[in-house]
Amino acid sequence: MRRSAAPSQLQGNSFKKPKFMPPGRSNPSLNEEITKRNLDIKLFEGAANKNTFLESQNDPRICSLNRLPTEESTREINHRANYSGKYSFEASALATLDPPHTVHSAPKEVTVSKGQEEEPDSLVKYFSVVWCKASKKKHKKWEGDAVLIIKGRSFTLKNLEGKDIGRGIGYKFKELEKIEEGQTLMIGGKEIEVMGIISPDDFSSGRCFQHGVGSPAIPSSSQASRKCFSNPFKSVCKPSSKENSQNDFQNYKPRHDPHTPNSLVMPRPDKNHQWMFNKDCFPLVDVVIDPHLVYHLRPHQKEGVIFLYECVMGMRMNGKHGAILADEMGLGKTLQCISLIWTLQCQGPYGGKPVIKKTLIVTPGSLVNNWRKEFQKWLGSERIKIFTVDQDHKVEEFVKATFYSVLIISYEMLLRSLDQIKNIKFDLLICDEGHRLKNSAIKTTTALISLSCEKRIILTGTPVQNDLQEFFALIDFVNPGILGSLSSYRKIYEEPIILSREPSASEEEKELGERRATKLTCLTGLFILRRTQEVINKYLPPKIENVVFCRPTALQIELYRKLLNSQAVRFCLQGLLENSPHLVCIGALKKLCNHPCLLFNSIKEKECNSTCDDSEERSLYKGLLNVFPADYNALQFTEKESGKLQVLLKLLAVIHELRPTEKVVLVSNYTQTLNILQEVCKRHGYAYRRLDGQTPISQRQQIVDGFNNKYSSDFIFLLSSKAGGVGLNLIGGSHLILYDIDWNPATDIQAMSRVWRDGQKHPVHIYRLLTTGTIEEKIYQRQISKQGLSGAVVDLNKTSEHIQFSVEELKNLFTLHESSCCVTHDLLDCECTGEKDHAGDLCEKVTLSRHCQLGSHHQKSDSLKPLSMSQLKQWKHFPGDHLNLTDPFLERIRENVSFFFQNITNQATAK
Ligand SMILES: Nc1ncnc2c1ncn2[C@@H]1O[C@H](COP(=O)(O)OP(=O)(O)OP(=O)(O)O)[C@@H](O)[C@H]1O
Ligand SMILES: [Mg+2]
Repeated sequence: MRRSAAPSQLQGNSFKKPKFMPPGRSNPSLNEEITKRNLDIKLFEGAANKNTFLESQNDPRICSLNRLPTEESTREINHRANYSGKYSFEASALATLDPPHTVHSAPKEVTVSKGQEEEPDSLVKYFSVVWCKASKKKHKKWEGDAVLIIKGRSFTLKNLEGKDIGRGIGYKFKELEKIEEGQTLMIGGKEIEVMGIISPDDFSSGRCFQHGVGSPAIPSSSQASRKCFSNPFKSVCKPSSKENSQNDFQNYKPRHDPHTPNSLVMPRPDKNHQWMFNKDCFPLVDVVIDPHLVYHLRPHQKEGVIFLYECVMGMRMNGKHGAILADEMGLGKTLQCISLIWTLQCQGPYGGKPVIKKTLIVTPGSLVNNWRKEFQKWLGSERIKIFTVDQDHKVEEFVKATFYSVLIISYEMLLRSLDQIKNIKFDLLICDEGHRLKNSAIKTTTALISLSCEKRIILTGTPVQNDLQEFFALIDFVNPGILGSLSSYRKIYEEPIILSREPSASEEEKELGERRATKLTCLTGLFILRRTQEVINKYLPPKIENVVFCRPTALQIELYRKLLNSQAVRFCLQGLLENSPHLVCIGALKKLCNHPCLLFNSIKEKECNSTCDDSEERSLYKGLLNVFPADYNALQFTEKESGKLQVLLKLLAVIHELRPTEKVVLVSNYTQTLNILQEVCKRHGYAYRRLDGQTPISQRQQIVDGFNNKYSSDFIFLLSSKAGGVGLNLIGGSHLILYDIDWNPATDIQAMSRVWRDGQKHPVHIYRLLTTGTIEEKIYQRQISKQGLSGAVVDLNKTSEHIQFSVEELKNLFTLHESSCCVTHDLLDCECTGEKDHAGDLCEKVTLSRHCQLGSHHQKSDSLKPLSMSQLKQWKHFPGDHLNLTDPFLERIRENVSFFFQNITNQATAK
């Protein structure tokens, strides 16, 4: 918030001095103090150099709660907090130094140097200042806080949003060098008063720009100090007689016994929190998670529940109640939230009073019923009353029947019922798959922002730091204002960080970007939690992943050659890319790889509905029909026409034979391909269920449940990954076949995570089918090469239409490699000849850097991130005709396969 006069004085700026005086006014009687203060500053600088608290405060490596104030400084904080209602972390650190009051001399014009000065350009100093336009008026009105940067003989003035508001060069070095705290001076047409010195560290970390943001709270009390806290304010705030009677300690027992060996007790709020939130002086009561839930919670989930509790209670950052739980897919974010809701709904630290009454859960439509099921799974149907909104159950019902405490609604329905929702007081808001809120301009985000609930949780399985703008939107949603305005965030964090990543960045820019990134991570790290799949690996069965390179059939090869020789492809390669004809060409090649009948259908369709603007497409298909047999009927397609379909059928047959009780999830990105696969199921008598974009939301959970039910006779689950893959649990299946490949690795990863997750009982087999030498291999290579990863890694909405291709890339895409048994292997630079079984060092996998704009050192390894070329090289790999194929499933399909890659996770227990 901007104030008209001396903003820093009012906003808890850590560099402020205690007393404000208007510009130009001096107080000669305090002259002695000037000298004393200067001395003090020197002493303080000396002390800071000697590894004092200040130094550790500024150490970028220390960014955890561990570096929060010591007992002593905590006392200081509490003292301040008692007066101001809030405190600044940095301010408290400096407060102990308590510099004496300042004296202001008349403003002095700093002059521009005329002659050549010989002083070094290395002088760099930073000051916090207030400024106003230069004028002769007696009573000045300061216009704002700013940061003054003196560098050699030049200066820059930046406002607290990081924007330059003044610059000047060629000043007298001696005058700039002398600038010190308390001084008022005229510089570049502005009058400024120097309010404090900013250390280089505070500048480079960006801390000097923060104003009015939440500050980390004091660490929660340890187990050791879990003795009942006798309220220090009891005598100060006298409760009413009614409250007095309530204050009978006997009545304030924890809901569950905190002393049983496996109890999970929430950290107690610190004194500051109590001061803020326990105004009625209730005694402290331990908040204990229901033992029924604790029994099921995995260790990482227990940590997660504590994390969420601390965040929403405002115990991690004063005044901020939001959290982002970004655990990788399948780590049980739902259960962690359910545990939190159930706890807060029944308990609270102050007199045991429940913290929340009503919770709103917003989730993709396909997961509304999954949430209901999870509530039922973990809490039964008696403990908590859940209301799910659908066509037949409207929000009004929830309002009327007061016993419901949780409302689950899809994002789409939320928009439709926003007016009613706004009238309900929700105490906790959970946004599942909340990555969609990364754009603050879209309707869903603005609708959710408009809800007044301050305890907000985003759940997402995808990393949130890949794009700094999206990162801001998510952070600002859960903890509004924590990073300041968007424009200041851009100046202070985004621009320096992005600039530092440019190859042309100077050392100085690199260092600044690095420090700002560290600061940003520290600041936001308090309320973002991400754990990777590894934490539950030990609870999961083995996962056997295979990349299967299927030989194309003669028909496919002939059609492929024709397509590549078409006029449309030639135009693309000449760079004539208007109207994006390359997309049509790519589409045709992909269809052909799935099955020639799909291409046949497209050609026929074009013949029937030809318009004048699709000349490219017609030129692409020219002469193709002649390649098909004269009596070809797409409805009577056979597996003999498609290499992948041959492999698929053999694979289904061998699974059915060797594992009659196990089920298969069969994934494609295309409805037409799913139609073919469905037809195959029918022909072979395989019982199946299907979920794609057309499946009504109300039926989805039923379909999933039916498949997961161990008594169901289903063998196959046909899934359109893009349409409904996100968040689904398909643990009824233990074999997953990716029939085609998407440009975006995230789509495939999403699909694969549906089966290898908590609750899975069988070893999981994953098969990725690719047609050898074709565009499918190229897409795969793009997925695992750097180019494919950049930017698009986690965005399910990104398709080939968003990808720019150079003519060179198109040449590569439009090449058929007929003689190679695996182009991908050829590119790996692998020392094996591809003729023998080659198993690299399987134990030690190379870690791939995630493309996170916050930089590589801020990342933890993500196990569900796309594979890299170098990782693939470590996989076991062998040609289809390899002699010793021990895997019975691969053995059965080898005839149609030119090459395999295989990797086993959790091998110890693999069967
Ligand atoms: N402690 C547990 N014990 C057994 N099963 C669990 C446990 N926690 C979660 N599960 C099960 O694991 C599956 C995955 O959980 P959940 O759907 O919450 O994952 P998620 O983190 O939301 O993943 P996604 O990002 O894919 O949505 C569910 O079937 C859930 O019931
Ligand atoms: Mg989920």
